[in-house]
Amino acid sequence: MVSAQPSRPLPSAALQKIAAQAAARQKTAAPQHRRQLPLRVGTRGSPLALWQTRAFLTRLTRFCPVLRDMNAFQEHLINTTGDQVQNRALAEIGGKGLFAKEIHEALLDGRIDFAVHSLKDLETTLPDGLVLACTMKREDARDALILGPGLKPSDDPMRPYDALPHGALVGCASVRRQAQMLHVRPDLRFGLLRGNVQTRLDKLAARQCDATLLALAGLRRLGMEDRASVVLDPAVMVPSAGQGIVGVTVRASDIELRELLAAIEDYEARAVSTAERALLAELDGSCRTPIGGYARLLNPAAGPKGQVHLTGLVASEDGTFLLRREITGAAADAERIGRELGRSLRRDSPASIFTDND
Ligand SMILES: NCc1[nH]cc(CCC(=O)O)c1CC(=O)O
Repeated sequence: MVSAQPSRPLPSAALQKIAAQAAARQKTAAPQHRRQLPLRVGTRGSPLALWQTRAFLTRLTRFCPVLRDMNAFQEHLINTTGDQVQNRALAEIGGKGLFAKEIHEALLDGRIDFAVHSLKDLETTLPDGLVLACTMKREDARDALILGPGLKPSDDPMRPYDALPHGALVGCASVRRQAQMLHVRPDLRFGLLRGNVQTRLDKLAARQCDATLLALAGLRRLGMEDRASVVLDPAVMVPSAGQGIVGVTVRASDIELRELLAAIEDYEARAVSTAERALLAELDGSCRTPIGGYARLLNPAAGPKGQVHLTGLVASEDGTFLLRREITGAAADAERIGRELGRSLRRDSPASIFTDND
């Protein structure tokens, strides 16, 4: 967990500059054109988004306690299109980007200085003028199966869906999760179950469906990990690109803040998310395409000299087609590795999967 990171001094000239300016500003009544404090951080207002934002700010202030002492940050809660649409499949109205559009606009307009996102909800190509400045240490990337009242987990972790009776209704809005489940259990039925994590769990408890799937990362961050009936092995359910990683965006022109954020980023999260997002960028033909991407470093201590292993998956929504491939290469080449696997998956999948047919 992020907050468990040991603190060490930050070797960033940028941070020292911000701190020095802030200290000077406290002394002089009328600061000149200095960078304004507080730094304004944009976030969605869901409990998970707020948790992630605070974890990020905690990490930042561990490097420079003076920022905490001077209340250097101000949260700006931003209501996004994705938050407003509760009853339609997200993919139908534009998929990724819906959780970030208003946040990007606030950054570009200068209403906020940086923004904290769940990386899996962030589109692979950011608007001009914005950059992904920091990726935080990954929380568990796996998905969790949550069974409704009365259902018992299966004994075989590689056959988790055995827990579900024939024709069971799974509340799930993710085409990636749906396709992978239908591939092994075509009898299952799927219904929309949107809303934040707590809302979905409440609906499950109220027997509106028999089971649901959620990212373990979200459950853990909200202190609800015990609600996971089964944690799905990535061999059973390939996670979504970026799942479990928090990313921070800033204006490309804000060199000072970019330098500060780069100094606290997690190399491993950067490398694996680069591979996963490159795979996704290569495949993203239609937002209704079930796509999975999951990378890990084979020898994290070796940093850029190590190797990255990437699993990619493409499927049809109904699960009748499913293709899964793996690739290993230099961690320093994560982008190229991701692109290469993406191209290979695309080449050997039916073209109809990548075209919007509505
Ligand atoms: N699409 C919603 C979303 N975005 C990020 C997370 C979980 C946290 C993460 O993956 O970092 C979730 C909920 C879920 O899929 O269960």
